[in-house]
Amino acid sequence: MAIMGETLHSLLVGLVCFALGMLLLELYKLAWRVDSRGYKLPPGSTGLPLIGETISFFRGINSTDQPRRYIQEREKRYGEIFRSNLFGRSRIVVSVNPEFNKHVLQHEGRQFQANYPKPLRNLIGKFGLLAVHGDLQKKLHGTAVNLLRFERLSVDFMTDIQNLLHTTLPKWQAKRDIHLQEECHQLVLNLMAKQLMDLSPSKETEEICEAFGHFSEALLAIPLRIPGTAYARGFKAREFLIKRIYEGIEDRRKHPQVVRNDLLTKLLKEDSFSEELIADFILFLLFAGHETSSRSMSFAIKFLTDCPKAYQELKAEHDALLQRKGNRRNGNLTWDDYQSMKFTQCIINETLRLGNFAPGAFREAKEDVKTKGGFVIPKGWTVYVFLTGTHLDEKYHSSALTFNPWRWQQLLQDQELSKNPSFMPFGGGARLCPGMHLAKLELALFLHNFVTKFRWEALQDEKISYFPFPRLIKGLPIRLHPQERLGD
Ligand code: HEM
Repeated sequence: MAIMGETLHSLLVGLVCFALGMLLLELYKLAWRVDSRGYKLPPGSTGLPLIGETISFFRGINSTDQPRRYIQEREKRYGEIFRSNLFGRSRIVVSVNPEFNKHVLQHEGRQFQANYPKPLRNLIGKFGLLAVHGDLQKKLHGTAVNLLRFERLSVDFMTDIQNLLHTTLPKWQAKRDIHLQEECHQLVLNLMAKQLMDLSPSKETEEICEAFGHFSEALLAIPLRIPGTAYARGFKAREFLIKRIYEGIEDRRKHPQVVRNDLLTKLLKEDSFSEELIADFILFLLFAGHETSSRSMSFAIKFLTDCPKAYQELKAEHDALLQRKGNRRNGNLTWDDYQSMKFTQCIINETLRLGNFAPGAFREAKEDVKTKGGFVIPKGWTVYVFLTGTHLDEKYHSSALTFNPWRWQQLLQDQELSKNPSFMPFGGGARLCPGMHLAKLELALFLHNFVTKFRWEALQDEKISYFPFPRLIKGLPIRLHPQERLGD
């Protein structure tokens, strides 16, 4: 009898626990579905408690054949703007709707403001541009735009990029077999280090490049600052990089007579900027202008490897340019030469569409925002403007996973591109990337030098992964052969 009583008791306790669990789950779902203020929230699903749909999201973009799977499944059920539970945020709305994305980005500082995950903000520092708002953001954004203005691009950057390419590419040729992704990483870092801190390629810039590898890896690592974790390594890298910048500041203060044409020197003349702000600002520019551009270079070569027709047309454009320049292969191109590269612009756009290193933007609603269908995104909720989700969408780009640079020809001719919200690789509004013209210039000059100096063969099969950011899984191992000289 006693045993039966105990069994009955355990059964009852089990049933009560089960009922309580179900009740809590229902309450959680209810609280999630209807905001406490009774708003009609955009439709969506919670996924699992706490981790929500993060795993499905990453599993989706990790699929090389169907990187849009996660979006497609939800879009079918809920539409292009849907609620989710991602990246540890249970109050998040994902948007792949081009018009709404444009609206969100254009209302920065009013209806919305940038709100990147805390681990990222900790790494870029409190004055990293994506972490600041209001007047300070406007001022720093203006400083970045000024640094990268047309007069500097068409003279200083144009010369520096080409000088760097003329000294770096022969080194690649001497090695013959290279991992292009890694080499481009160092190439772009050398350029940014020169422009920002007047550093020439050296052991020091190699160390800085290596530290950036750890820094970038930490951005998506589990934010545990325990020795040995990727996140802790990222912080060590940050400390190392900030120290290098402070040394640069000290050097300039001690030797004011040395003439330098770099951004660090210019920033030190601004009385209103503290050294802490300058250091974070320089670090952010190095970060923002580095991995983004270098990835697009190796992606462009990957796409050209797989599309011989595009390669032939690109090469013809650059051979013709070279011929017009009297076949001087290490001669410098001018701004007009750059602007004449029409097909190159198509290659650049298509590369940015398929392999953009900046997949999306995080924003927080500063007020309740109404969307189509009478839904409301309440104040304080996050909106993830998923740019890659739109760039790979069949509705806006036919055969979206196919590299087809010709799709841009008409749009570029009609100058319709800037009006097209389904293609915004550089974001928009008050945070529109100040480096966009530099990135395109770097890529064009790189392509000119690469296709006129080399033929190449892929050494292994290569695939793109969109997880955690777009990358070439094996780093694009290739063998270089010198290109026959024109007329040889
Ligand atoms: C292919 C190359 C690049 C891509 C795809 C890219 C993309 C982007 C995007 C999408 C944003 C907007 C982020 C947001 O709204 O939250 C952004 C912001 C920014 N980018 Fe770029 N970028 C590239 C290259 C560069 C370069 C070369 C630089 C400078 C050296 C640069 C500097 C910045 C800065 C400073 C911001 C922050 C602007 C602000 O918050 O006010 N980027 N970039």
